[in-house]
Amino acid sequence: MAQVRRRARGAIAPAACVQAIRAAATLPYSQGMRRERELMDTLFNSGQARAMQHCFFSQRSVGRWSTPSGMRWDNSRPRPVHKAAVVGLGTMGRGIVVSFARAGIPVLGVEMDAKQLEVARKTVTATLERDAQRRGVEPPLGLVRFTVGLQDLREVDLVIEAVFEDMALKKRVFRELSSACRPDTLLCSNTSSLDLDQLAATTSRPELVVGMHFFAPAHVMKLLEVIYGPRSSPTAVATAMQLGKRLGKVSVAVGNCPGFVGNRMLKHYVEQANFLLEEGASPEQVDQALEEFGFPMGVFRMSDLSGLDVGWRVRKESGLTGPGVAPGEQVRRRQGRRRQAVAGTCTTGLGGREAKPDPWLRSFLEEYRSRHGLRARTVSQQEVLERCLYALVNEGFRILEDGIAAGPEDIDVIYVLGYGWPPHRGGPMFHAVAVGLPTVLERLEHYHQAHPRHPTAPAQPPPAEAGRQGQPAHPEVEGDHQECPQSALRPPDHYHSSP
Ligand SMILES: CCCCCCCCCCCCC[C@H](O)CC(=O)SCCNC(=O)CCNC(=O)[C@H](O)C(C)(C)COP(=O)(O)OP(=O)(O)OC[C@H]1O[C@@H](n2cnc3c(N)ncnc32)[C@H](O)[C@@H]1OP(=O)(O)O
Ligand SMILES: NC(=O)c1ccc[n+]([C@@H]2O[C@H](COP(=O)([O-])OP(=O)(O)OC[C@H]3O[C@@H](n4cnc5c(N)ncnc54)[C@H](O)[C@@H]3O)[C@@H](O)[C@H]2O)c1
Repeated sequence: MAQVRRRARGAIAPAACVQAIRAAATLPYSQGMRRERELMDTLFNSGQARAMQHCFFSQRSVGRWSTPSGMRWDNSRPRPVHKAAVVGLGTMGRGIVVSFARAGIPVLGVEMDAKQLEVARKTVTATLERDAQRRGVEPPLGLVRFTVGLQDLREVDLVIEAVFEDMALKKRVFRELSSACRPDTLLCSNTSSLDLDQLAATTSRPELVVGMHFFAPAHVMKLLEVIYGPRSSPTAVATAMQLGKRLGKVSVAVGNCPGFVGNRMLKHYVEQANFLLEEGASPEQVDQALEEFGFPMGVFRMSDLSGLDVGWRVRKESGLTGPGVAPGEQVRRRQGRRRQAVAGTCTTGLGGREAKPDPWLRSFLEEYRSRHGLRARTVSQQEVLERCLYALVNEGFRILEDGIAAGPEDIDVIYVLGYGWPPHRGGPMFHAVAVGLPTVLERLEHYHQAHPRHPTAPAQPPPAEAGRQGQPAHPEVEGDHQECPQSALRPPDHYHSSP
């Protein structure tokens, strides 16, 4: 039971299953049945059941996508994708190649660095073999080809670019793709945060450029954010949405702004976690609070595995690095500790798959605090959760106000399937409603007073009818998400408020 509870991370159903089986095995038949019924009643009437139903229906509702400009799932026709290419075979590119091969789609993996290509070939092959063995099928190795350079791209219907997060590099790659590919080839980017419209502008077919944002590890995580720019055509959006489904993902269409939906919210979550380090918390304490809430890994373990350099590149491209910015920047500089491939490493001193406290980081933080005149104080688990999660939720409301996500369900699907938000808590927007919006508002205001860098709270009373664009809050689950507060703040600048 202890093992089940640990793995369930706060979900009550797995423990109830064990209790029911125990009752069946140890009690007379009728008593065992009665016990099972009682447990089922408890589960059916729990908030967790409502949260899971919300996840279920939300995942279905995001397939009926629409955009503020009128593109919709039922008026846009996807194109077939017979063959694809992935450019850049690092952490993400390899996982994307695996996803294509597993879905039975021939894929060409393209690198500029021959050594990286060899590492990618080995990793992709090993992953496909392991996966096929588990499923008792032949590994689809014949569907994957690898090459250095862009010379073989005329045969592909769609390309996904996954090179470093660097706008100048990505623009160059898109320019090259534009001449290397057929004029009708869709050009997609796996960028975490960059402006799709700028990439589209470097090509001969801006209408065929969309974001296809996969989540790490790309062959495991079920989410695909499909980002439409102001010039993306309905065909391009529909093709990316449908392709996501073929790859076994749930696709969510979102607008173009820095960080889109997921990372735009994540920025505030990461930022609070870093401020908590400055104020006296340790990375393992922050992670533990988030893991007890139900995340498979806390923010620092997740950043270690995704690659601290990726987070740093994202922040650098957004102008979020340099003096006066929380200690992530200096942490990154620690020699030999820049990404998961180096030592399985970093902020929490991950040794292999186990997270261990890192003595270097502890003394770094002490020195950092004393250099900046910061006195360490005790930070409670409640404060970690409220500051990290409500800052994230708050940005979710701004995103809704901006029309970047079609509705709160879209945000919840993104967080549950892309970032491991515990499904029994429904997603951030569902959770805020479950906690009570007045409570969330009060806590945001409290932390804003105490720590002026905490984002200002949403303040306006929510419109009762809020739901996805042009649809009521999903009708299958009564009472869900009838309420969404609007931010009193001016939303931060974003690329296009009405793409
Ligand atoms: C203005 C805008 C600015 C924006 C600023 C934002 C700043 C932050 C920027 C972040 C960087 C960009 C992020 C990116 O764009 C979006 C993301 O992808 S965020 C990452 C989301 N992913 C997760 O949160 C995954 C969390 N992990 C899990 O849910 C589980 O681990 C799992 C993947 C479901 C697997 O669980 P299990 O089956 O129990 O197995 P393990 O836990 O042992 O892991 C298996 C295997 O997967 C590897 N792995 C796990 N997580 C990651 C990860 N995040 N990245 C890479 N790899 C990961 C793990 O190492 C294991 O590998 P193996 O040992 O088998 O080789
Ligand atoms: N790591 C993550 O968690 C994550 C998640 C989602 C999205 N992303 C985004 O995906 C992209 C790639 O990230 P990553 O973590 O896989 O990076 P990475 O550093 O692991 O890999 C990038 C790869 O691109 C290759 N490359 C660079 N220039 C190239 C070129 N001109 N042609 C071909 N290959 C080239 C490099 O050799 C390297 O192998 C970035 O835009 C990143 O923001 C990353």
